[in-house]
Amino acid sequence: MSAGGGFRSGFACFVGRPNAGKSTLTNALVGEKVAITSSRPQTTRHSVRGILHRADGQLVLVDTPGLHRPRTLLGERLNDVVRTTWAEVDAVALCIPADQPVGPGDRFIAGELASLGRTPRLAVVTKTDLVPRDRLAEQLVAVARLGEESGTPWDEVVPVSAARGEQVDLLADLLLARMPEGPALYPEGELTDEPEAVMVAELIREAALEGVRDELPHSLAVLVEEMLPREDRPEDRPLLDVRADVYVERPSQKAIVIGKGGTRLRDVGTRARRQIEALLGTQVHLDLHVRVAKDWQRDPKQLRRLGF
Ligand SMILES: Nc1nc2c(ncn2[C@@H]2O[C@H](COP(=O)(O)OP(=O)(O)OP(=O)(O)O)[C@@H](O)[C@H]2O)c(=O)[nH]1
Repeated sequence: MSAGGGFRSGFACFVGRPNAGKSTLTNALVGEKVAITSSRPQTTRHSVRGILHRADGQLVLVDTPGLHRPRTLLGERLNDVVRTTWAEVDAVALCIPADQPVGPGDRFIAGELASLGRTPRLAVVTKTDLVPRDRLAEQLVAVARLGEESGTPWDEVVPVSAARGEQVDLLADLLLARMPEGPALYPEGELTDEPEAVMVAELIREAALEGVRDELPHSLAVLVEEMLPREDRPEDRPLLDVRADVYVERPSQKAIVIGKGGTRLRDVGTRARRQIEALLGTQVHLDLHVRVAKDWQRDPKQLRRLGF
């Protein structure tokens, strides 16, 4: 795909409303679960990167949190992270689900993207498996129009289904073609440069949010305090001790996370442990504590401690 046949490498990021399918698409491109997916919005708080290695180039994918109207210090920080990421990448792709009308959220992001200058901008219509062909055609027209209305037409409009793996390779080709010529940025085999502790914390957070129907997402954070191999274990059966704190804002939320008689927290621990074991390929002993960090969303010191 690269003009002149040279190796290309660079950074691309997916943006879009919560639940647009960014994490799933990152996984489909990279071929392994590195970003955290969930049917609940705004689970991707950290810039989780997946790296696509090919014979003709290397694409480093940055998965950003959703951009939204800031109401708290946390919201502002998240938006700053998004903008900083945009300024540093070689291409940005706005993801819009095929089964949702183009809305004010998409217009807001498209408008912000129009101010990026020369950074290539693509639009990806995701989840194409969810709609019939005629609706998909209408959505492609609406998305193209969104680009024109924002002042800068898209460089490409690409329909994909990450769930079915349809058009995922084409998207990789189109992104890679826009990367600058240059050597690989990361050694082969490296899928993500997120510290393991952050990924482990995300898995615990995902498990803790599962099935909680109220407004917990923005009030819940996880901090991994310790990850240590257990001593005195046979070499072929290592065990990793993981100690983590689940932070909530209020005692009432603590009660929700723990559940009656602690049953819910036990389930969360079991689910998270299985995921961590799958991620790290080792047996894990998970020690979870729920703590109330009052108004942590507004306290810069707490935010830093939690990785923001
Ligand atoms: N049918 C179908 N569902 C998809 C596809 N891609 C993503 N989904 C589903 O859409 C939901 C949201 O996907 P995510 O990848 O977590 O979305 P996201 O944009 O990363 O969401 P945030 O982390 O909240 O920003 C999940 O339930 C996915 O399983 C797809 O190609 N087809």
